[in-house]
Amino acid sequence: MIEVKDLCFIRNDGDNKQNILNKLNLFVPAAQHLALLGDSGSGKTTFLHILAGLLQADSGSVSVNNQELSSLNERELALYRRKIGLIFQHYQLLDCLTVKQNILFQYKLNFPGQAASEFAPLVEELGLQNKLNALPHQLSGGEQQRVGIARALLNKPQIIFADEPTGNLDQKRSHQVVKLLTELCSERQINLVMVTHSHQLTDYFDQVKVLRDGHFE
Ligand SMILES: Nc1ncnc2c1ncn2[C@@H]1O[C@H](COP(=O)(O)OP(=O)(O)OP(=O)(O)O)[C@@H](O)[C@H]1O
Repeated sequence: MIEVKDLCFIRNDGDNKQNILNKLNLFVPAAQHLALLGDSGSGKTTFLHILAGLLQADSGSVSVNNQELSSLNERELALYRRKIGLIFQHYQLLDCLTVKQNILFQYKLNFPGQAASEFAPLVEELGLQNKLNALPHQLSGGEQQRVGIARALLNKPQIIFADEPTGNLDQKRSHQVVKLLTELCSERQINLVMVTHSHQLTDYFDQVKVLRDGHFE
């Protein structure tokens, strides 16, 4: 569950002050999926980074699963970030590691010594079982993004933030990836917030918000 109240975020760029987010309000019930649209530069990534605890708001409140982010100290923020999954436009896979190693890398850090029981079913659902020994550069864009999704989901996140995960994919692959991502999140009751430029992908989501001039239209 995500609740945002009167959120403001200002960028101080030398002499220029830019109100990126201006009294933003939002409510996403538990397990629901939100698509976030808006023109380039409207503040979508900034907003996602605030929700993910990577940037701090200037005022207002952001509560995720009843945790007020501004009240968390550095250690609590680090624990919070462990419970979220991040999916990126450029996949952010480690090119020197195989697909299998990429998927398991963060899990091994978060759950040392624990068997990844979800690994095999997840890999199968994402159709990656024949690619486990490949290196990322040997995969198509869609396959690389499915590795990014497997990596995020394996960590049993409570919430997933995806920043234009289909930005590098064609229309057909974009639909396949978003359909898979929303289905997998639904099965696991995971909140999903996805930034996209594509209105055609919003059918897969419970809520659609468009960011303009610092607030939602
Ligand atoms: N590190 C930074 N320093 C200064 N200004 C920044 C920084 N990052 C982003 N901005 C500015 O903040 C505004 C919002 O950027 P943001 O990346 O959140 O937009 P966006 O909606 O995600 O854009 P896009 O769709 O192009 O990715 C833009 O005007 C951008 O130039």
